[in-house]
Amino acid sequence: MTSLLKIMDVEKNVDTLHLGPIHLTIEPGTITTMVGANGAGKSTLFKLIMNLVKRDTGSIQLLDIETNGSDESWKQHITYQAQTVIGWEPFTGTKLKDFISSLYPHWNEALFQKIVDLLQIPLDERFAKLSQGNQQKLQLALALPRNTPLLLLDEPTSFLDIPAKQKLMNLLVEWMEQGDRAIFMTSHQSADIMKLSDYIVVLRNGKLMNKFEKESLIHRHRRYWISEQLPEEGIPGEIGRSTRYLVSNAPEQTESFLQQEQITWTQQESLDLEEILTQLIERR
Ligand SMILES: Nc1ncnc2c1ncn2[C@@H]1O[C@H](COP(=O)(O)OP(=O)(O)OP(=O)(O)O)[C@@H](O)[C@H]1O
Repeated sequence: MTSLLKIMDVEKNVDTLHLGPIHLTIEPGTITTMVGANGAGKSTLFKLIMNLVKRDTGSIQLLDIETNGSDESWKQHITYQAQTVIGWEPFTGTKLKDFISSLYPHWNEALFQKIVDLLQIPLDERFAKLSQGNQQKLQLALALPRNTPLLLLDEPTSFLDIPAKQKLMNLLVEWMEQGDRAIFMTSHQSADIMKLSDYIVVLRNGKLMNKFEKESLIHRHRRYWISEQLPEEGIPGEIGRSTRYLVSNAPEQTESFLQQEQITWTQQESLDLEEILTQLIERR
């Protein structure tokens, strides 16, 4: 399968942060969420993809076209929703829609109207006058109908109310069903990540960790409740413990060790995604 996006050996120094080297591909039909601590470099990576920030080294290709070359046709194939937009303040939603829709040949007017109705977005107010949540709703209403193969969303739900979040989840799932397309997003909201993501990538101190398949990530993180004393040295798979439990990211190895040492567990359970992400983001 041809990748929509290929990021290869990309590095960038921003102030004290050294981002990279980053290797990542995004395939059609997938939703990938990038998680990481504040300041880890997630928004910077999106700006590098869009060539809004110049990379120091490496290659970024959208549909095999370098995003820093003279051929700018790749811009037709990607929609980027930044955390904050600049320049929209004086315009109403209607004016912004007229302008943006004229730039995208596959603009879906019916989808725009559907999102406006569903999220009750006021179109005749100037952008600057809208609440942060309504600004974010309008950004989404102006993003999805562009119908580009790749959608880059930087924290798309951070200001949305609870019903709007739910409606957006459904809209994104419907959007994905319409063809060979992909979403690459960042989020700090575990519920969104849980509902939407096929893959999770973790950015830690500028380094991109493995690309994890969400279901297998959940499957392989388990907590064992143990009433006996645990040996002091590390147990295979151990990534955390308290006096009453042990947390593992390799359950088969952990269980075989515990059985071998004749240590019994009273109960075991999956970790929820928020605990798993905390482990991944903070692991030293
Ligand atoms: N406009 C800027 N001027 C100077 N430094 C910047 C700027 N934007 C980002 N940086 C630097 O890049 C680092 C990464 O910032 P970035 O916004 O990419 O992080 P992030 O992972 O998206 O964080 P958050 O989760 O808080 O949105 C920051 O810690 C800062 O040092």
